[in-house]
Amino acid sequence: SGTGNRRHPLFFLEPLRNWLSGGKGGKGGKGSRQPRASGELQLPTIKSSSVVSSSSMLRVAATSSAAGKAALTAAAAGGVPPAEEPDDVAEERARVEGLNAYEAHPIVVRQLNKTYPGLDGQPPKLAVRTLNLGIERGECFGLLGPNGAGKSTSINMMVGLLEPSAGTALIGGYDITHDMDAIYSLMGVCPQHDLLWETLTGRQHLLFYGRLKGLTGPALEAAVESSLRAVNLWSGKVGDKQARQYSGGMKRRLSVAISFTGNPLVVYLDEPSTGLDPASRRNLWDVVKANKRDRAIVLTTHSMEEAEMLCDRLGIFVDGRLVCIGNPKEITSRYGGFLVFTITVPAEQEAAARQLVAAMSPNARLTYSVGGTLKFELPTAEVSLSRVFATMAGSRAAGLAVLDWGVANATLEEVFILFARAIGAKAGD
Ligand SMILES: Nc1ncnc2c1ncn2[C@@H]1O[C@H](COP(=O)(O)OP(=O)(O)OP(=O)(O)O)[C@@H](O)[C@H]1O
Repeated sequence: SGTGNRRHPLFFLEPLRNWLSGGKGGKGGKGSRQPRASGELQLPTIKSSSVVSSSSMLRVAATSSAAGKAALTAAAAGGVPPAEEPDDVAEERARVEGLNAYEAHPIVVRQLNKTYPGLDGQPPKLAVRTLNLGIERGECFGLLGPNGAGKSTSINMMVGLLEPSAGTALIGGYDITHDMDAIYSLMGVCPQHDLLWETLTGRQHLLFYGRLKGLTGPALEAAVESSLRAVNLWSGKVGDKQARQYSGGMKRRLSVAISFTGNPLVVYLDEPSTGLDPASRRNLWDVVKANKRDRAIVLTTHSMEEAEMLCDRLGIFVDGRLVCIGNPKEITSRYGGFLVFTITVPAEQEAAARQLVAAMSPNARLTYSVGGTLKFELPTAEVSLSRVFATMAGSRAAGLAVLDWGVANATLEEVFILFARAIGAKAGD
């Protein structure tokens, strides 16, 4: 590399990038796992490649022929050598391999893969690659990832809307590849887009789904009343109005109530709070928290605030693979090895401000620059908070007219963007 001994501050992401390059036969030829030539990581912008609504309620066949299916399965099983996995992902795989206590782990995902057939001469799309995951009772697991990362495909396999190309998942001990009928009665789903009948009331929806779950008589009435109360659709007899009269927030709350009807062992919540105002979101979060006990919840979200608020553990998905897994605080402290530093100066002093930051932190990375406002990531390995304060105290003497500045620890959102930006370019094939 032409960069000498200097390591890029985000050097820890390089093995992940190589790992992602490895499974797909990219520029280096089929199956190539060659590391990138440069020691400096290029940080590409994230690509949004999802073109398919994750709310699709159609079961999509893996392929139309047995031979095609075998080819897709083989492609999917092309897999990843465990040695190249990130440590936390490898630990989860090892944990899942040894799991047989399905009572305690309602969701056990083993080597799950999904490859979509290529359309119009395009190569097959490896949407989920070798996912291993064990989710405990009482745990809410968050699937995070940029658009097109494979979150909905993973959930759609678990709820029986899609057939896996390889691997399987055990839900309450039942196998998704041949026991879906048993699994349907154990699960509740809140899809990304509300699937409600406009002419039915909230109460009628809950009665309908309660009966599907086997509830009858007083038990059914009691379950419906407690659901309506839990999601604030009880007072003012709102639950007796037709769904077409509901606001977006009320519809979303009804969808979440439906997913918890009948006390299911597992619940899937696909972006539950999308489109809600802040008060409705908080109310919905309270509902989810109050219903966590005794069941496993899988939640997808693009809101880091929601992930931190609700999830006991998170998995960040990029290009069909888990690239990190852990609880939100752990992930932030493990990967957030940088301070976020912002400074605003008159536009003509931008160059001087950059020099000041470079002197304070030679590996600082500029992430934003508009009209005199600059934002940097400063690796904590080379700069402390006290150094930042000392530098800024001397900035006037250095001739800078600083209009504003600030420094903060990295947040989960910044760590997420870091992963998506550094690795996400591989997703855009
Ligand atoms: N039926 C399909 N046929 C071919 N490719 C598909 C199909 N469904 C999804 N894909 C592709 O598989 C990849 C994963 O898509 P998926 O919808 O699972 O991502 P996601 O993480 O849920 O995205 P979003 O956050 O936008 O919902 C994407 O590249 C998508 O374009």
